[in-house]
Amino acid sequence: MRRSTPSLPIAVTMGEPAGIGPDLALLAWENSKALGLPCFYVRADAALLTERSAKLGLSGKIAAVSPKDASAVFGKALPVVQTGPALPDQPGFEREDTAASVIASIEHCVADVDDGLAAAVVTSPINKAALYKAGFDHPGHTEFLGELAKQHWPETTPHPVMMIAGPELMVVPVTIHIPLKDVPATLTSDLIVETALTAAADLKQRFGFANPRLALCGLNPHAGENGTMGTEEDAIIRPAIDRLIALGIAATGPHPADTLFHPEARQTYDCVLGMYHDQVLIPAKTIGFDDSVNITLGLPFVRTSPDHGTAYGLAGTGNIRTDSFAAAIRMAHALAYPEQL
Ligand SMILES: NC(=O)C1=CN([C@@H]2O[C@H](COP(=O)(O)OP(=O)(O)OC[C@H]3O[C@@H](n4cnc5c(N)ncnc54)[C@H](O)[C@@H]3O)[C@@H](O)[C@H]2O)C=CC1
Ligand SMILES: NCC(=O)COP(=O)(O)O
Repeated sequence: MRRSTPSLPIAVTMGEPAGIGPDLALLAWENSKALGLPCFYVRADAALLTERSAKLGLSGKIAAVSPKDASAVFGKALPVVQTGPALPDQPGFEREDTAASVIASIEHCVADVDDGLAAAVVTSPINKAALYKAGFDHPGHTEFLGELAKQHWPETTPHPVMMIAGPELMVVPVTIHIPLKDVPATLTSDLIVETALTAAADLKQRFGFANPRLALCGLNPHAGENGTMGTEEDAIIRPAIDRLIALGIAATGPHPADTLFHPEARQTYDCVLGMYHDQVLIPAKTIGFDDSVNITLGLPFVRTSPDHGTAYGLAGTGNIRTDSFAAAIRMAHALAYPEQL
């Protein structure tokens, strides 16, 4: 008889403590059975979570544990692995002095995966501007996790790529958190090819697409209108697509982005590569804000996150949706344990 090894828990990061991260963890644990969630633990401050739980009127227990004890307590209490000092619970109030704990939580969760204590990392939303002010020199989790991956798995060559995946649409931005004015100078054929190859490889290996169809957006209106509205399509994007096709990738484009997201167009591809953040995150969040998941492709470990941010105004109110966070936890487990599907 084949014995199945018990699953490791999912490590959830603290995220911005004044945002809805604590609420998400508490509410998701409270409803874990209905949401179909596997075991997870949060690396955060247990006292803050206890205070937030009271604000939300929840009666569930919180247990301070080590990662290896999380599975044993998950049925009775939300497992919290104390990370960083005690923090006052001030929902909605941005603070810079919590940045070190926010960063430490991400670092420790990745280390937990490397140490065989956790199956995957789910990140709670961070306030990027607050972390930058405190000296964080990565645009976001995506790039930071790429750096951590190099440290923990030096034999690998991580190329972190952001994908927002929902039931109806999957998108990848080629450039991510940079000012719009810097996009044309940042876009290169090499960057597009590298991003598309990473996306195609993970869509095959992790998501089961035999030969994923990638639709690449143009940068300019009407994909440049034959060079009359911009030249990046002919100079940069089309040569990248030609290289991808020569490598056997089912790549098409450059497509005018404005007509790429209506229902009929969505049947013609598996994933859209956009040239800048909002080009593809606006359609992805408009179509699937509640159930889309942010996944970092190109890493030697699994990382997912909800598709939304800190939602400061809703922290401590209980008036939030946990769908995307729950989907992130379920997807992290499914990607870490594909054989259990
Ligand atoms: N993965 C991450 O760490 C992400 C972090 N952020 C950060 O979040 C901060 C706020 O960014 P915003 O652009 O305002 O985006 P946001 O996603 O926090 O909020 C946008 C709107 O959606 C609502 N909302 C967000 N999550 C919700 C939920 N679970 N249930 C109900 N309503 C929800 C908010 O109340 C707001 O009206 C920024 O500092 C940004 O850097 C933003 C996106 C992802
Ligand atoms: N707009 C998406 C976002 O901000 C998430 O970025 P990351 O922190 O996952 O790199």
